[in-house]
Amino acid sequence: MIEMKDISVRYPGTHTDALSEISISFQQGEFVCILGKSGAGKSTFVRCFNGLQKLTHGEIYLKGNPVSPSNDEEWRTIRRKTGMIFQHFNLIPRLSVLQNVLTGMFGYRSSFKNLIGWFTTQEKELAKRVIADVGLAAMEHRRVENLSGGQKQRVGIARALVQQPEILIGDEPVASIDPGTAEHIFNMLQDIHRRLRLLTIINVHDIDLAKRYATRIVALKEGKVIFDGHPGDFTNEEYYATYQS
Ligand SMILES: Nc1ncnc2c1ncn2[C@@H]1O[C@H](COP(=O)(O)OP(=O)(O)OP(=O)(O)O)[C@@H](O)[C@H]1O
Repeated sequence: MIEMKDISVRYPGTHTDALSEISISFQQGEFVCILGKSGAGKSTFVRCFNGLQKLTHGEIYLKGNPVSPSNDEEWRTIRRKTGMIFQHFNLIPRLSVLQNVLTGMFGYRSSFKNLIGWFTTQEKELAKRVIADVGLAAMEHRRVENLSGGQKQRVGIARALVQQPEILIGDEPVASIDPGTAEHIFNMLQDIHRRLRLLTIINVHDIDLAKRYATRIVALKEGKVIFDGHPGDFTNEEYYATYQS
């Protein structure tokens, strides 16, 4: 579904690659957890999927077609089909759950409609449906600033789902959440993944969660892939190779 060929990223003003010559592909229906210690390149990597991160070198193919790095229109279309959830939720605190979820539709609409905040009945119905899917139907009109961390992340997931994505990306979505709630969020992501067969790619620090929920683990170290395989094959040896200096 998505293939990366020899991709590298080097941030301006730095002397080493944040991602170095990675070639890898992902198929629809996979639930992939990306592991690696701090600075390994996990965030940089997942941001390459929707063009939030530009490549210094290499190519990305989507469904067999090359995506031109400079074609902003093409990347906008890809971003519309790529839902993203974030560690710090990236919600608008003073707006309600429903309003925040509706912002997920901005990629599809004219900037004029976005500016006046006008949504069709169908758009609102879809937003309400995904809010119900993440178990927040009773809180639709509550301001997001009054929700717990776990509830905020469920709003983040609903906002991604309202885009009707083909790929769901999580950049450390449970790093700011307590372990019990993190488990709950992963359960929810697994349900969504099974129901919608989305390609799901999640950065996570918790190896136990990765091993229990992922269908595939990719471990990064210093911008390179050092493990790519079944969670059952991510042994203690792989663990030390990934996390020791
Ligand atoms: N905007 C930036 N400018 C310069 N260097 C950057 C920038 N963003 C990231 N880096 C560097 O790129 C490398 C990879 O960073 P990245 O954030 O992708 O790692 P990570 O594995 O997600 O880390 P963490 O788990 O701490 O979030 C690190 O060396 C980091 O310092």
